[in-house]
Amino acid sequence: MKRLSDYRDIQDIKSMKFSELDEFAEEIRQFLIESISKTGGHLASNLGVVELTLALHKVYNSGKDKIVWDVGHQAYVHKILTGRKDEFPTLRQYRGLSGFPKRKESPHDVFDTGHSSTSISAGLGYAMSRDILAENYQVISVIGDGAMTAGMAFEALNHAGDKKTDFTVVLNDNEMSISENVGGLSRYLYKVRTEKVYQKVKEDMETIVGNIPGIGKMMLKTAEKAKDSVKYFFVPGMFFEELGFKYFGPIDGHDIESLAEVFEKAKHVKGPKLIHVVTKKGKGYAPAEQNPEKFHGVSPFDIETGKSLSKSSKTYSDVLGETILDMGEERQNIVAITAAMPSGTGLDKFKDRFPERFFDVGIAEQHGVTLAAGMAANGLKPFFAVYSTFLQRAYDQVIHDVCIQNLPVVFGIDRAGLVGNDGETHHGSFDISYLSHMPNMTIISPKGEKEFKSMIAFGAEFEAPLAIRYGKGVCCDFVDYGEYPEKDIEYGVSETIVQGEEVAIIAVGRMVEVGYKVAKRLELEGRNITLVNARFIKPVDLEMVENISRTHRAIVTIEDNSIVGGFGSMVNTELLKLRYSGEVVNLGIKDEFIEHGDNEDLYRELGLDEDSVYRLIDKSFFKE
Ligand SMILES: Cc1ncc(C[n+]2csc(CCOP(=O)(O)OP(=O)(O)O)c2C)c(N)n1
Ligand SMILES: CC(=O)[C@@H](O)[C@H](O)COP(=O)(O)O
Ligand SMILES: [Mg+2]
Repeated sequence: MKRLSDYRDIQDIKSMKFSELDEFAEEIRQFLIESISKTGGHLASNLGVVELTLALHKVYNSGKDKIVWDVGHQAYVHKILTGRKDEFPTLRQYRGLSGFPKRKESPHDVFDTGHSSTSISAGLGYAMSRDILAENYQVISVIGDGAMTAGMAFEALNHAGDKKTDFTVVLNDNEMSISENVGGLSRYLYKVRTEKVYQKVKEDMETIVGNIPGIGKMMLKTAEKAKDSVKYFFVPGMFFEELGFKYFGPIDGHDIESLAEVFEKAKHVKGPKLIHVVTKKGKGYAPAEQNPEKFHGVSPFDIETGKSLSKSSKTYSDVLGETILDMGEERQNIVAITAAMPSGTGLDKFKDRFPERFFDVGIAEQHGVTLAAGMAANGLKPFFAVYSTFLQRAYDQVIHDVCIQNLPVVFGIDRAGLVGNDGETHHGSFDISYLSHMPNMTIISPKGEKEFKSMIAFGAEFEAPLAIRYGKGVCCDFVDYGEYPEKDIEYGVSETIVQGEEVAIIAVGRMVEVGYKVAKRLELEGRNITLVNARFIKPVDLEMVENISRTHRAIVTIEDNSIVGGFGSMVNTELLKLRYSGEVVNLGIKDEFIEHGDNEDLYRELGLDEDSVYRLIDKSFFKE
């Protein structure tokens, strides 16, 4: 038996016996638990796919064959097996190993991911191009039951089933998305898994009917017909077969030998194949098996107890959840929508209190937006809480279904700005850019808890599309203004926090805190500075911009959005119209994809931390 410490490469897996692989799986599991308990990361999904990943590498030749992971949060075992085990102490850290597949990290990572439900399209792309180029290899897309709820996965299944290209989809069914999986497909998969029960019901029906004295025989004929129709509906995988796939399963996803046998068999069947594998999320670590949602993505934790080692503080998502819950009590027309992120967005409390007014649509951001639009058109007040990065999926629906009809949907744009360890696929760097050019859309952003609550209340009354953007993590309790008490939210009006007359900082959302600290530091040095909290990103407060342009010799905008098409460029447009002749600096996320790491490091690298902003303003505008 090979120890994980002696493991060299995937050839070792090919030479191991199945009994050895079973023991090897346990070693990998221990390694995952120990390593992720220190770095944090996506634990439960990876514990669930240890045997599946070993079986894939036993049968297929990664390097030549293409294994395409969906979302990619479950590719840690694949990374361990393909030469990256020693880098796990750096997982998801700045300049360290990514938490998702990256082509630039290894030739075994054939497609970059992070967002869900792309694997069937990408895999089919590989398979069809292989055929065109007359190449010869297997393509295997591994997709979870949660990821399978997205429209994109269905679009790809529909196409693949029609093309008849040689291609394998492995459906990893653990009955979980991040939370419990939802929807008709999820119910269908449940039926398929429990198919034996239905078989038994059919047999029982036959016996019971046959034994009814007098009419038993007559009814048996009718029952035969009924039995056939029952059989038709419950043939496992019929849905996939009808789409054009050869269905295999359901297979115990923790039995390496059975998995390998089916993969081997499937290799010799031509055309599209779907292998339905049943696994347990969190397998082998009791706290994760008991609470797979909590262990989907974790910060460092104590292995013994499963308890997180991080201090828990109130987040922006918590504030959204609490505030909507309170408003839901008073207003019957408020409904809350999430696309598979009930706990991440803080809507889980609303779900428990008002299940009839809460909708988890699955990983279906596009549908979520248009569902909200339909509800708004009929008089309800939908709050769709969605991560900035995932709303990118529904760009057209926001324009076509919400903005053109000027419908009063409130978007809670969570995880706006950098999100840290998930990296480039997940940073919320673009929402101001992609929402601000939509006519009828208003965009606001709070600097802290009190203002956030006022903005949510403002949203409940607002009669047009509204996006409230806020960041990941601890909600700033920005209360200490001294002589500048916080005013109520008024449409299109900013908030001046520090009034000066030489250099003005206009900051957006959580960057107001940075601006405030910088302004206070400069004030202490006798510098004359103004700090404005934009509050309204769109529309820009024109009166404020005009006043500042008349009285200040320099203007600095700060935002945690891409510098391209962001708040700064909207201010610039106004300053151009005003023929402003002072100096203007726009600070924001540079026009690049930002890698993973701690947010503190990333913001420092981008020059968006307090020290960098202070140095820049001091050096550019005050040092003679
Ligand atoms: C477009 C998009 N929306 C939401 C997410 C957040 N997300 C990441 S993993 C996940 C659940 C995936 O469930 P499944 O595919 O079954 O994998 P499992 O975690 O069960 O292994 C969700 C909702 C995402 N990555 N991409
Ligand atoms: C893989 C994925 O998309 C999610 O699991 C994401 O990592 C969650 O992010 P938060 O931890 O910010 O909720
Ligand atoms: Mg799942």
